[in-house]
Amino acid sequence: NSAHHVTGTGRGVHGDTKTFEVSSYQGQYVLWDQTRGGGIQTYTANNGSSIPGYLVASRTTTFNDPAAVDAHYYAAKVYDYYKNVHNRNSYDGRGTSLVSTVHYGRNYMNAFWNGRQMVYGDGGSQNGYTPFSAGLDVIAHEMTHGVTSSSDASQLIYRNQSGALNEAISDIIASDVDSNDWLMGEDINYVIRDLANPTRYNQPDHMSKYVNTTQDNGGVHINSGIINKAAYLMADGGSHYNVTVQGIGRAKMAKIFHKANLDYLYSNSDFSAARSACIQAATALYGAGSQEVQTVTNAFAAVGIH
Ligand SMILES: Cc1cc(C(=O)NCC(F)(F)F)no1
Ligand SMILES: [Zn+2]
Repeated sequence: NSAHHVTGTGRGVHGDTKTFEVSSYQGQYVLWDQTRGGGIQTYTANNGSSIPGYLVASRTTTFNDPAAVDAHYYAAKVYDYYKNVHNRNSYDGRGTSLVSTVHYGRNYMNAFWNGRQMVYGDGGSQNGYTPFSAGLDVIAHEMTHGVTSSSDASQLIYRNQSGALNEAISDIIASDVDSNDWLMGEDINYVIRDLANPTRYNQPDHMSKYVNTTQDNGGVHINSGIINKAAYLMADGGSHYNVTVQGIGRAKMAKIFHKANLDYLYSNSDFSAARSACIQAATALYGAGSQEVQTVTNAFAAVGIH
């Protein structure tokens, strides 16, 4: 009812004024958007580590916590992306409420999906103390972990090749949501990956450079570069290791990866299974023998996956 559709406002981390949906609650206003699915709720951990923490509240409809403003605003944007582009209601497709917690820990230089919700640190000296919720690509990356983990088709065990695939899918969908570059982290002063040029941030861009390591769950944030490069080539095209790919655009590339994630990948899928899944998804979406199927095949070949 009308008491629920209250418009809140506040400045984000970069000083930009944003408006978003809030609710009146116990004589205050809270960051609870009741207009999207089962709701979007934004909490603060007050720099502790217990989550979700406290629902962010204000005595007026103006909110003075920039990290919370961005987390709440970008969660709505990513909700709308999944609903409008992929016809998916929240991360699980069943409208389960989207929960975020900001100000997690002290000088915490990361963000994560804990299996139920998104969590953001405030950043640290390496990124000018920029809270991680200031990046649309970060929110999209984390929510997509929720999509992957809730998909009965994939889950994608978080280690080795299935884990790198899990990571790549989060970066790939994030690049479609935050679609004016191929970088991860540019809005939090902390560019950590480049899907167009993975080697710029010490990631491999071909199977011949796959990194076998025990670090980072078998290099899930390292070897994701190989799949990220394939996705970039599918979208924008190009020649890579003497293989030429005809681009089909970012939107179609994202449709293929999302459908592969939901319908054709399984918990222990490796990179070769990702190639098959994307070919099957492209075939279902665009037809056998389509340019899209050819592009998918060539993009994986270009990064050494056959
Ligand atoms: C190394 C390493 C990279 C990440 C990472 O990707 N975090 C998610 C992001 F959205 F903040 F980027 N975590 O550890
Ligand atoms: Zn991740």
